[in-house]
Amino acid sequence: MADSVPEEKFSLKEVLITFQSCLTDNQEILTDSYVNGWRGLVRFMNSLGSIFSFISKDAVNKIQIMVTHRNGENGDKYETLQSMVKYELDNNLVDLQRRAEHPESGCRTLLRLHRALRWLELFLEKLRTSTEGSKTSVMCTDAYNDSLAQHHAWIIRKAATMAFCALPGRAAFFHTMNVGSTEQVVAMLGEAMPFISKVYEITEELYKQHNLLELP
Ligand SMILES: CCCCCCCC/C=C\CCCCCCCC(=O)N[C@@H](COP(=O)(O)O)[C@H](O)/C=C/CCCCCCCCCCCCC
Repeated sequence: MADSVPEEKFSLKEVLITFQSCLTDNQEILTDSYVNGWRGLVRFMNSLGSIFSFISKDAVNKIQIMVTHRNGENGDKYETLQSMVKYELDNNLVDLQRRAEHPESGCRTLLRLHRALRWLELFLEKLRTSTEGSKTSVMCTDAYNDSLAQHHAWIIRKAATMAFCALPGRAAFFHTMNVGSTEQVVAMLGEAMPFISKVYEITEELYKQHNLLELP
């Protein structure tokens, strides 16, 4: 019998813990780790079905923009989110009033992912504190309405909330996360959440300081 290589199991724990490795000792956020965190989340979302592919495509597109900046000739300026903001602002590489010359700046692209991170934070907290009868679709919709929805056009909101209805129930969702029992999922979420919240808070503060929270 031929030796078979065991297929690597996808674990959401590893993905969520990636956000831990984003933070440097002086509280800067490493772009590569941040982007890798999103890559893993998109992989997880893809496993939930093709109804999420329009969301996945947008996320992949934004991840790719960040990777292109990082791999470009000024890639070192994109090592952390802080150095990226400084570099792009110092060199007038950000469209501040309307999308014009720099429609794919790192700053505006990151802002979209940053807003989505708030959705993730709210959704994970709802999952963590949920009970057996809680519906993932309701938790996801509530988290969306309290975060990303206010930045989306009506048609996107409609499509997103319709897609959320296709989410598996709580038990099946926890199973897909591949973390273990419900207790282990809850413990893992409790462990990962502070890092996600920290990354969100630091980015929010960075954007607030530079008046970048409404970039077109
Ligand atoms: C333990 C649970 C883990 C949950 C894991 C969830 C995995 C989620 C993975 C990825 C989330 C997708 C992030 C989407 C980024 C959206 C960025 C955005 O706002 N883009 C809009 C604006 O962009 P510009 O036009 O200004 O360039 C764009 O219009 C959006 C288009 C697509 C629709 C976005 C809907 C976002 C819903 C986010 C919830 C995902 C739900 C996944 C279900 C688990």
